[in-house]
Amino acid sequence: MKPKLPPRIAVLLVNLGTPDEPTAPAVRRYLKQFLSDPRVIEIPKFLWAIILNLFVLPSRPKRVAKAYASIWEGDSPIRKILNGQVALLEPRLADSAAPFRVSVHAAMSYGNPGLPEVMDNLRDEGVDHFVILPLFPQYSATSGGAVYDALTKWTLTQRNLPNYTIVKDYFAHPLYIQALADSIRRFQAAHGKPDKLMFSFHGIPQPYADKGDPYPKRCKCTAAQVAHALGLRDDEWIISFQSRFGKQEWVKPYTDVVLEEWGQSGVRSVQVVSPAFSADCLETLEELAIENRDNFLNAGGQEYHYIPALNLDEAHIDLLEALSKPLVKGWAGTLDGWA
Ligand SMILES: C=CC1=C(C)c2cc3[nH]c(cc4nc(cc5[nH]c(cc1n2)c(C)c5CCC(=O)O)C(CCC(=O)O)=C4C)c(C)c3C=C
Ligand SMILES: [Fe+2]
Ligand SMILES: [Fe+2]
Repeated sequence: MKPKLPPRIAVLLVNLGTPDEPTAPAVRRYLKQFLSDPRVIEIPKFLWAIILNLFVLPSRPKRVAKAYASIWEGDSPIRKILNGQVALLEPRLADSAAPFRVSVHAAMSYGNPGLPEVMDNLRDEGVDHFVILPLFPQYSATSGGAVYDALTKWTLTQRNLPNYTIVKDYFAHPLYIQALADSIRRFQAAHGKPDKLMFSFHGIPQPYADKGDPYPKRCKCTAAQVAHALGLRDDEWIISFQSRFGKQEWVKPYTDVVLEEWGQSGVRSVQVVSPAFSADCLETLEELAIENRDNFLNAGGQEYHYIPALNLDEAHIDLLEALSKPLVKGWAGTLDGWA
């Protein structure tokens, strides 16, 4: 006997997560979940629980909540943009697997909407085939790896498992490189060319890279390909890493240090693009567009611009479509005998 309705296929766009509100208690809840993930913090569990609960969570949320409040737009930008990406991608996929219905959904590794809850709801609605697309262009165990973990933890709670496939990353996908190069070209058509173009990526601790996390190499590959597409000379661009957390060494060079050195050494104008972020968020709108701008100008720089993330750019949605549609069609192919 066949089920009454055609099976449904769901695509999940997954980003990191964000607090529910720009308040200290909400930021504390979010940071507690995020920073308790052993993929993110590799300090022995017991020791880290003491540091987290005695030193980090009592003070950091107050300061970080203020930073969130300065960029909040009725919701956190990263969640707002993720919802927009979902709304733009869904019509691109809706008819790609007829007679099977395809829907697109937002999910977060930490905070809301949480990945396990989204999976639960879609299973209740009868979805048995998933395409999971983490929006981390350069895989790191600390970002994309955490999405695999969240799924695996969720599967442990289930008896009747669905079909699913995950896109690991897309750091050198031609549509990604082209979307970044075009967005930089468009920005420079409006604002002119700077002395230096900085590709500032979210960092990871250096020991994680030493143990084999491929993220820094993937960042270098993305930046080099975009610089090549733009026809830049080697002295016109640089790659750097931002968003340090804690006292250990992170991958270098550090964005804030380079900007300060540039300001002091006579570099007049800088544009910063941050390709690791598929949506603008605290780390771009506050750390890059405000904090690091001040660093550069206070050190003697004259002109500083942050180039927005790909967000809802049409070329970005083209990329998300190219990454997900073949997999949706693939699942539909396995259902051929259904109709
Ligand atoms: C050891 C700590 C951290 C690692 C490793 C890390 C990796 C990592 N993070 C992102 C993307 C984002 N991170 C964001 C915020 C953020 N990141 C950390 C720490 C680590 N990240 C913290 C503590 C925070 C919260 C803010 C703060 O307290 O300073 C965000 C922004 C979320 C938002 O709400 O806007 C993103 C996005 C990647 C891609 C990555 C590894 C490559
Ligand atoms: Fe982070
Ligand atoms: Fe930051």
